[in-house]
Amino acid sequence: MSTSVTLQFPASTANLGPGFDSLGLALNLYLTLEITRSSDWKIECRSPLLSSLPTDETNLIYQVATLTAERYNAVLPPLHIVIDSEIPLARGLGSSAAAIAAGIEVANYFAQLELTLEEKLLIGNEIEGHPDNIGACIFGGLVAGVSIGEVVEVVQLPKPNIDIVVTIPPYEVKTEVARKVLPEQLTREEAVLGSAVANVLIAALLTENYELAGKMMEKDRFHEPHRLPLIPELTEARNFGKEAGAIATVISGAGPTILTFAPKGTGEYIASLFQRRFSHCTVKQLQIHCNNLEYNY
Ligand SMILES: Nc1ncnc2c1ncn2[C@@H]1O[C@H](COP(=O)(O)OP(=O)(O)OP(=O)(O)O)[C@@H](O)[C@H]1O
Ligand SMILES: N[C@@H](CCO)C(=O)O
Repeated sequence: MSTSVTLQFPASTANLGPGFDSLGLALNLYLTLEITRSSDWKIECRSPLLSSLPTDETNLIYQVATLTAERYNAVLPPLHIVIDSEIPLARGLGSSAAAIAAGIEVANYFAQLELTLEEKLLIGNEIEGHPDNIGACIFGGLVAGVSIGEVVEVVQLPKPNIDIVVTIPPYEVKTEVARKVLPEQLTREEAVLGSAVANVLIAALLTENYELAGKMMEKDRFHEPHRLPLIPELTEARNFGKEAGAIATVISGAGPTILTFAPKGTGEYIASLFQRRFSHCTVKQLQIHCNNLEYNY
């Protein structure tokens, strides 16, 4: 084990429309940590995207790292951590899941825990509360996950052969706030429809029927209809995407980022159209991040 290490953690999008708290897809924006053993704890944030983050013991990465070490009765030495990130905070691109995965990995490395991917997932799911973003961040690619009591299952699905465009509004939507607008209960009819739509979405992705997948992506019943008022750009972006030839346009995670699936080879063109139309937003074409967090130290 070296006294310093650089670790990276991917962004992720969750839900894909349907698949609330269950589907996640890892993306190629990264949280990067440069970590060195030190005489005292010191946390620094390098990216302007992180300017609002605390650098004391309330920092999420620090909290998760100490909690993970404590869980295994291990000692975490004082560290100097420099945090850099391309993942904007509270935008629905899994910044908190990346930070949680980072905290777990810091403990894994410096307290020599030798955690498996499944053990990292269990801890991450406990903290995040659902396995979609954290599952994608730890396993990479497209995942379907479920958390039942103490058990968490995550299955990695084949990488969809599509292009991905994200439209990131300039405002934050905290996940906590976006979950409060969701109804406590759904009628049986709504729940059955929501589950059926998610099942057909997965089947369509597995059979590479992206036209059908796109139809299902825009038919969620569990969260999208309730979160529409939080994201004023969404309805227009969905119609605009359709006219531009996109497969589907949905909320990324808890929002406000808008996720567009585009036919392979058209992402750059569709991103340029979205950037022109939604000029107050940051539009990026992203790739699927496929590696898992299995480090060989
Ligand atoms: N690199 C980081 N270091 C420390 N804390 C972080 C980091 N990134 C995110 N956080 C914490 O997570 C919060 C954002 O979490 P939130 O769940 O609201 O949004 P998100 O994870 O970006 O979006 P979503 O869960 O919808 O994908 C930040 O306000 C901050 O408290
Ligand atoms: N599935 C979560 C993702 C954000 O953490 C939600 O939509 O609230």
